[in-house]
Amino acid sequence: MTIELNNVGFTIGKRPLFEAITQSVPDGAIWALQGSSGSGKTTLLNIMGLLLKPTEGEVTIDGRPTRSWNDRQRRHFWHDHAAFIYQDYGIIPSETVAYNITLMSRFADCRRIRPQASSQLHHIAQQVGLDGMLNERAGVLSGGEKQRVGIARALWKNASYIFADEPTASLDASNRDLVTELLLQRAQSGSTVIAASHDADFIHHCDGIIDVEHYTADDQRFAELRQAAKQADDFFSSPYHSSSPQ
Ligand SMILES: Nc1ncnc2c1ncn2[C@@H]1O[C@H](COP(=O)(O)OP(=O)(O)OP(=O)(O)O)[C@@H](O)[C@H]1O
Repeated sequence: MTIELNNVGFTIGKRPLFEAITQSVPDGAIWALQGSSGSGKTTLLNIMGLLLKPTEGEVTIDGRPTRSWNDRQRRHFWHDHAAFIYQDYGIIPSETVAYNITLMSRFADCRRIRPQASSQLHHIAQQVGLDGMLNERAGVLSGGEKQRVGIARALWKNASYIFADEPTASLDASNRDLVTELLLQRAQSGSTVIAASHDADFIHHCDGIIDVEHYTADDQRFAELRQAAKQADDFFSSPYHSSSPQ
């Protein structure tokens, strides 16, 4: 399933955040939304996941324009086709890890999971290194463990689209590699993965990038970014930096 952005822009009050983004993310691809903090990655991710309507332009899902979709159509998309990985993990602290992982599933009662689903749950928990923690209360986990609960929940759902906000942000190097690999595998098996990220290693593995700063609509912001880029250039071309160590 392809997701397309046609001239998408977003304005907050009178402040344009970004404008005129036209991109197509093909089936089974993994794409990164990159840009500095505050550039609009999460906003664009939410627009692509139909959680937020763009103020300009159109998001097309599998050839179908979504601007005029009603709540029922959007709910159908979220329920049947999408999984979300949230920057703040989106867990219920008072519930177990198992409950949190299976929360968004089709099972009406997540506390009584069918046997085949139970083995799938153990498999996914094992993949993210949480197998021994399924009965722990999610609220007591570390930040990185909570993040892996969020990843496991998205994997459990087996969705056509995975929308991930900074999926590797709270992880150490080995877990970053693990989560990157799991998301790559999901893309290889046909899911379209879109992730807002600052993680250069993760971005390096992606099939495509939308650099949100490239579409920033604010002149003041352009000036700040140009100034930062010039300072970085000056630093790296300075005689001290380019001279060999004595
Ligand atoms: N509903 C809103 N009302 C007002 N301002 C908003 C709203 N949503 C986003 N913003 C502002 O838009 C800007 C972009 O926010 P966003 O969270 O998309 O950035 P980001 O690139 O994901 O940042 P980070 O990397 O720090 O998570 C921020 O300045 C934020 O305060």
